[in-house]
Amino acid sequence: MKKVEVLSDKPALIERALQLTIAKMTNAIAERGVCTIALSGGSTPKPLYEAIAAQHLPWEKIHVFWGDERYVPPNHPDSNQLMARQAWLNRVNIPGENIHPIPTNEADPAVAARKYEEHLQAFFQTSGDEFPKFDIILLGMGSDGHTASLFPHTEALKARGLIAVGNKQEEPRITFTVPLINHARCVVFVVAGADKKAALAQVFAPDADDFNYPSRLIQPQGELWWLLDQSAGEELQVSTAAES
Ligand SMILES: O=C(O)[C@H](O)[C@@H](O)[C@H](O)[C@H](O)COP(=O)(O)O
Repeated sequence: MKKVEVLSDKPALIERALQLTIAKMTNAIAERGVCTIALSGGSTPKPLYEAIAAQHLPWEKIHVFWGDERYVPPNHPDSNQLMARQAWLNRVNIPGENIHPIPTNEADPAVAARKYEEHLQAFFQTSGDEFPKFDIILLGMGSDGHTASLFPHTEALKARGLIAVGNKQEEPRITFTVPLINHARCVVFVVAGADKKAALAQVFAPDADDFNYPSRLIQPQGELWWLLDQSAGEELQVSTAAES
């Protein structure tokens, strides 16, 4: 199930993303007593995380993970963990053990990736080639069509495990893999800005190179939502009727 919504501006986009995220979190808790959510990084979601922090939710039932992380210390200005803690997690009464940051303190990023994979398998009680099912995975999209840290024409796009080492030019990243994202119950892209328009056109094109526009690879078994602001999604308006 894929739904595309174009909102009038960034504040409306964030409000809609908040509404959808809260609904999915509440539903997960009602159905299974717990919600597992993986966060995207970058700049777009910061106001969304600030808005979530203002909600009254059963924080003890919510477990927060990251869909990708820059390979920097947790107090580095580029850290996705730092951004989410400052915008949201430090502002609510969520137990420390409910926050599951990606480790970035190993000399070898591949070791960190393996450790996070083991952490996920232990938390979700999965093993071997089973994939954990996240309730919600929030994603952004870069102007090159990347998502998480799945960059065009990188090895991470072919990874078949849970967690891979991504690369933005020479900069290592730790990222969810395509299959892990695609096993989620609900994936929500939140994309804003005219600089994303060209890549969106390619991602939504009937045929384009998936490895050139990695967001095309995100085809979850569960729900797929694309929430766009006008400046990013206006040219898609014609074809943004909800698709079955
Ligand atoms: O670590 C990251 O940077 C993100 O996870 C990345 O995938 C981000 O979502 C896109 O690059 C969009 O970033 P903006 O929201 O800043 O445009």
